[in-house]
Amino acid sequence: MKITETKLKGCFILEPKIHVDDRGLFFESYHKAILEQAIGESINFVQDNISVSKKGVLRGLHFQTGKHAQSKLVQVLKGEVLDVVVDLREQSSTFGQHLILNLSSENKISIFIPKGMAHGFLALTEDVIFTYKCDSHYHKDAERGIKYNDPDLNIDWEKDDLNLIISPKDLELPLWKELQL
Ligand SMILES: Cc1cn([C@H]2C[C@H](O)[C@@H](COP(=O)(O)OP(=O)(O)O[C@H]3O[C@@H](C)C(=O)[C@@H](O)[C@H]3O)O2)c(=O)[nH]c1=O
Repeated sequence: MKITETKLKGCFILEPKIHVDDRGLFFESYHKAILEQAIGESINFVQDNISVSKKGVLRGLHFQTGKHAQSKLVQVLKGEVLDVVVDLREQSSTFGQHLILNLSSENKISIFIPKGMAHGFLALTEDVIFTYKCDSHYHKDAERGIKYNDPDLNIDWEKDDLNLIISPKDLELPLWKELQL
């Protein structure tokens, strides 16, 4: 597995080694020791989530605050998404910057997203199966978010030929400058 830090401090891309044979293929989708070695800290994932999304579904930008903050390891099992990570850590050298990556069942890339970053994705194909690990449980009261089209973040979702499907909750998320942690 190759693990490389992205332009966002503490956020890593994981590229697994794919073993192909006559039966199909095999790869390690998560390896605790290798991940911990790369990120330089221990991680204790406690919850695995799966979502299924129609083409055009946009989820995000989400994070949890305080003691419920979550590091996440995200990947796509079926289809393709545009994945977006925003660094909201004020002390970070990459504060306010965002990363956009295509994740798909083809490229099999995962992203490690540390605590303090917001995350979202746009489904580019039908019936996307998205899975992610979290190191802190879901806690409704700690849920926060920023509107996907925040003018200060200015994220290019490359959505021009898509009809976006967004939850009422996500449509009501505040702008970054209105955010209350
Ligand atoms: C996230 C989550 C949701 N739920 C419930 C709450 C709600 O009734 C239903 C759907 O929740 P949401 O609309 O928040 O699901 P969704 O919009 O898919 O939320 C997710 O978005 C991506 C981008 C992330 O990064 C995740 O951390 C998470 O915030 O599932 C849980 O039971 N456990 C969980 O961990």
